[in-house]
Amino acid sequence: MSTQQQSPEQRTDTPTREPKIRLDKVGKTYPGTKVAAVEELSLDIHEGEILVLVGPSGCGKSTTLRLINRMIEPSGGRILLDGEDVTKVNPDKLRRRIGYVIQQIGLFPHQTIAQNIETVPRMLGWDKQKAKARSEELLGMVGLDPERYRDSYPKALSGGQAQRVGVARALGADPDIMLMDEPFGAIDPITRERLQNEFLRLQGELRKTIVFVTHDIDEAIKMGDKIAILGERSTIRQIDTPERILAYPVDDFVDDFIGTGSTIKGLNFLQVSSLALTDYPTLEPSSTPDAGRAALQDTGREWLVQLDENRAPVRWIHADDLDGTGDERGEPVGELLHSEDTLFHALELMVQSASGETCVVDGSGAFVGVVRMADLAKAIRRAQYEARMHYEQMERQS
Ligand SMILES: Nc1ncnc2c1ncn2[C@@H]1O[C@H](COP(=O)(O)OP(=O)(O)OP(=O)(O)O)[C@@H](O)[C@H]1O
Repeated sequence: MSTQQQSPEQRTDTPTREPKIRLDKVGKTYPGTKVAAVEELSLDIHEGEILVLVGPSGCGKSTTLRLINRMIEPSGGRILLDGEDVTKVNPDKLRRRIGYVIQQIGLFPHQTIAQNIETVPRMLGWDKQKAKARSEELLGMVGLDPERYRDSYPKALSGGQAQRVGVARALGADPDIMLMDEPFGAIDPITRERLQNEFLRLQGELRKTIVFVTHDIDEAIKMGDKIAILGERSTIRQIDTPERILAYPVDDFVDDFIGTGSTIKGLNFLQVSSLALTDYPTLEPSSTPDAGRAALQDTGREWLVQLDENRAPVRWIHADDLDGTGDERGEPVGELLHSEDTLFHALELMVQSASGETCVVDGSGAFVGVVRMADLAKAIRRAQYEARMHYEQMERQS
């Protein structure tokens, strides 16, 4: 199934409010080349959302991003910000409204960290005091102690710290739009994950409208409210929430791009609270093995959960071990699940558990049920069914 003939609104279920950014048949053919780098791309990005552009190398992601702030002039089409056509406005003025972060962030080497961050505010005519106060605030926001770093020079920073300064600099004049081109691409995996998490936390407060380029599908899944999977010449192969793309890749291109394990990655978007937990046999502290056997018979299961006096689960007991005592009887239940945990976390615990299942507890730590592999399979099938229905409905409407 192809979504390419549909308008951006039809491609997603975003309500029809005015987009923050609209690309309307925007194209770019570089001088001296015959093939377009970006061909008639139409795309809406709504206020406060992170849209991730992801696709194979050379498909036109960076070109698309730079068309938005007109670092690259489009060969055709229109770009609208808040409904206003900015295709003809002064590009310098436009760029001051839009923060821009790139991989090798290009801090000015002969300026201090504070001066780097104050660049755009000063260009906008902020007075010294106000710009300084802003750079202090931003250093704190991105997790760098102003006392220690404000007067340092970029060469004194680690890659991760420099990238934080890059984000702070892009936020300098508090732009409502941020363009980020592989911002965490050149960083080691551990620092990268930390920066991603910090950035998502910051975005939780700031709610900027962000277009984020990566070639890494896992980064796209983590960072995106929506993901646009691009093919050659920036043609949209699928644009949707990460969970729906994982549940229902629309064609082989998308399926290949998201790669193996997509079903399991989809478990990150489902919570334990979405499952209907079934009855599970338990053994109270005072129960006899006979009571345990009866409970097992009632439910047709092999394992039961031993509870303590507070009804907290403590051990898995197998039917064959009911007569044992202490450590001879069963195995510790291990880490417990809460309703807000993801099914991905449930799966991780399940594969480590003696019974292959995981106990769920309420806020007070009391047993409420067990998640089984069949529950995960059912949840996945339901997500896939709902995503398929969504696309079938869009197809009917178009
Ligand atoms: N200045 C330029 N002049 C001519 N062609 C260019 C120029 N910049 C990019 N291209 C071409 O445009 C196409 C898209 O390039 P772009 O850098 O936008 O892709 P990308 O998806 O961001 O790639 P990557 O993931 O490798 O960074 C490529 O074929 C590239 O060779």
